[in-house]
Amino acid sequence: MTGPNRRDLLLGLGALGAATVARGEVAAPVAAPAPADPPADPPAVQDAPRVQADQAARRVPFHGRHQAGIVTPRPAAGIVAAFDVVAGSVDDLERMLRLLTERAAFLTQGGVVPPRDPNLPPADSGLLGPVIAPDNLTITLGLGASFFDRDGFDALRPARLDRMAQFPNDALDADLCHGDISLQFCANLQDTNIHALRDVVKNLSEFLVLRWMVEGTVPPVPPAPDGSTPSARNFLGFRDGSANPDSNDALAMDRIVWAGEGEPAWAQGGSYQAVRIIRNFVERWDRTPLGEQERIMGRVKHSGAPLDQPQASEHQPPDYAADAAGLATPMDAHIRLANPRDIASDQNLILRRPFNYSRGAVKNGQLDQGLLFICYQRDLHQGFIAVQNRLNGEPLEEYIKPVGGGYFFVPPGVAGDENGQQGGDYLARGLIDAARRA
Ligand SMILES: C=CC1=C(C)c2cc3[nH]c(cc4nc(cc5[nH]c(cc1n2)c(C)c5CCC(=O)O)C(CCC(=O)O)=C4C)c(C)c3C=C
Ligand SMILES: [Fe+2]
Repeated sequence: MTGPNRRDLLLGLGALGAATVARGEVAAPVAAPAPADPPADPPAVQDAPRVQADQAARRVPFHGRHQAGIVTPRPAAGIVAAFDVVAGSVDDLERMLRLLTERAAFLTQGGVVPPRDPNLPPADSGLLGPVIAPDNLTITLGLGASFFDRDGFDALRPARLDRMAQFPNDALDADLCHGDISLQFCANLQDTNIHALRDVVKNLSEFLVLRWMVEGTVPPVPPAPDGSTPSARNFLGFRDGSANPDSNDALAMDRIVWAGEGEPAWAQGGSYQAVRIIRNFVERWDRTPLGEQERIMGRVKHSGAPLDQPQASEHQPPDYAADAAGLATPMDAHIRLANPRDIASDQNLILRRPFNYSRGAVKNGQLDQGLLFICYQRDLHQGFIAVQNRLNGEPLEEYIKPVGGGYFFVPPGVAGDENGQQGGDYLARGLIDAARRA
């Protein structure tokens, strides 16, 4: 391991951060700087709100077998943007994917914005200043079913990828659905995501037309007294994530998240992404009695505990065998329908990675808030579609309305290290190579 490179020094990562990245881990924060002397002047209106420097310097490795942004920890802010691709030929698609890889590698790892002739537009929007801090940014590419409608790609379509169809409770807005590609941006700060989105929109304008985008956040929570981190709350006020599979369990992720058998060779190590924009009728929910809310969800609101063990932690699994009549957890409670925890439903596990969204108000004076639901699975039909089919007709539907989203296939990751792509690898290269051979 050589010493920290120029970028690390500029970002304040130093030797500790650089070594952590080299091990392929999420970068540890640099040692906390010595407490600064109190500012000469007290904070004032014109001062920027302070962020912790170590948070901004954290980076998620871009390269690896799988794309980042799926099993890597979920930071506080996310955006899903869907685009239509105007590139036609395989050569154009390759140029697009190479450029996207280059931009994503730079933006997620951070660095100095190159200077430009002032007579030209600047190289960067400038939103983050002259040095781009990684800020835990991940950019995850997904390919929609329509991407494979182009000549030469149909035979290479992921085996379980379909265009999202309407479920009974959906009121899908065509302007918020589908797309040739999806880009999921996740970072500590939403400004980091917006900066990255602006960079992609500008640098790939020759290839991509924005179709829709939704911004979301997750409220950060302090650690529990035992040092564990509780699940974040959604906009219905419940802890969301308690029963998610453990994303640090590589064997579980191989079984639940990563595509393998039955898929074309280029798709091995990828994952299916289901995105749903689900509006919450929060005014109605806030007028619903607490007990009813808890029976609808199947969990204690303040703690997240399962209803059959209300004093337990949110991570305690409910015991449905001991509650076969649904006296503690109603048979139509959200969590019981989503995962009845029997042998069959063990095939339908998914990894959820949602964000809360707030998009102002709608014309009748109600708040436009909800869940930017995102989940990953190795098989779209066994995963999201099977779970959603079980949820159809659930009591929660009185309070929610899915209005958009889409299904995408996330190709495997890009080989390389912090010095760049290995052998010129780029996102979805396996697919492009296969299309040329076909
Ligand atoms: C089709 C998949 C799912 C959709 C769509 C969905 C929407 C949705 N969920 C909540 C709130 C909660 N969901 C919880 C658990 C949970 N939800 C799903 C699936 C979908 N949810 C699953 C598979 C599970 C886990 C069930 C289990 O294994 O026990 C919970 C409980 C806490 C938790 O485990 O996360 C809450 C709360 C909302 C508000 C919503 C749509 C707006
Ligand atoms: Fe749920």
